[in-house]
Amino acid sequence: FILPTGPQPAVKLNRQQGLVSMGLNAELTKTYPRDFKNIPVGTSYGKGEDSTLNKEIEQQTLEFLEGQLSSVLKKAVEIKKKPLFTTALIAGDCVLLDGIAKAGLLDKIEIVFIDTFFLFPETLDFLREVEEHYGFKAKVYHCADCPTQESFYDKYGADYWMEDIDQYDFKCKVEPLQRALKESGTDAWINGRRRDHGAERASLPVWEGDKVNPIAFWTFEDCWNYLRKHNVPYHPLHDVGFSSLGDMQSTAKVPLEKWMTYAGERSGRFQGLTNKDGSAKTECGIHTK
Ligand SMILES: Nc1ncnc2c1ncn2[C@@H]1O[C@H](COP(=O)(O)OS(=O)(=O)O)[C@@H](OP(=O)(O)O)[C@H]1O
Repeated sequence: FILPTGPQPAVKLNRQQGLVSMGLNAELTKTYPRDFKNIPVGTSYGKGEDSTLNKEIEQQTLEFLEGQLSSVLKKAVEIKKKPLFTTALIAGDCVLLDGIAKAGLLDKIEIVFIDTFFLFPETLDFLREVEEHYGFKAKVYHCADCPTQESFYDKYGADYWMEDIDQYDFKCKVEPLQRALKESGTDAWINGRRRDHGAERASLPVWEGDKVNPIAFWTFEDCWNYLRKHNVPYHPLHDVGFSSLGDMQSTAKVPLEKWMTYAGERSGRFQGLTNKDGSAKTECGIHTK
């Protein structure tokens, strides 16, 4: 595993000017001047000719995947009645959002975001940032009987998730998402699940009934190669060591050398949480219930 040193060829990123001119939020950029140098690279390119050839292969792979992403998204819009994209704003979701924008489909795919009331504040800032950058407005859902985080804390307590993780997941994630899907009447739930997330997702197809997983076959490294190549805005907390992001209380940083390993991306998620049968939690149920 190699940490990139020096400027990355595909990215001419002028940290301040470059990011602001991308349309990113200038204030957030001052606090989090995102820099792809903080993101690990998983490939051992080798030296000399090997290195050149391996980088060529990597570019070809990415070009193929990009083309496939665009055609899957276009196909979804063509053959489905109500495509809907849920975004948790993590790296794969940034690929999808950029792909949707590049395919000119932002006005044809509804974008949904769930505020669990336990997200990192940076996640909410980042939502506003990408909305401004791409020019869309996400439909935000949250716990049905609490209009604000404050009212949730008053009613259930800030430690509710510790007391009953299943009820917490249901109230704050599963039910709001089910409501979003029901209200929209979607027949094509576009999301960023991938095979290399591991566990339940290892054999994921792209077309899965009323779910569409356009980047199912991408690796985490493919996602970062895409984000680098197109200088795509990504969640500011990736730069400080979080490979994936969910709720504050259950998301931990992941050592850089683990990011690109199989299932490594999500290894910092659901930290310390177990299912009722005692097994380690790998899903909140948003996709499995
Ligand atoms: N906050 C929020 N808002 C909108 N949509 C969300 C949210 N959290 C999860 N998801 C959607 O659920 C997909 C699975 O994510 P996770 O398994 O990581 O969810 S969870 O962490 O278990 O809650 C996830 O897949 P990705 O697209 O890969 O992020 C999303 O489609």
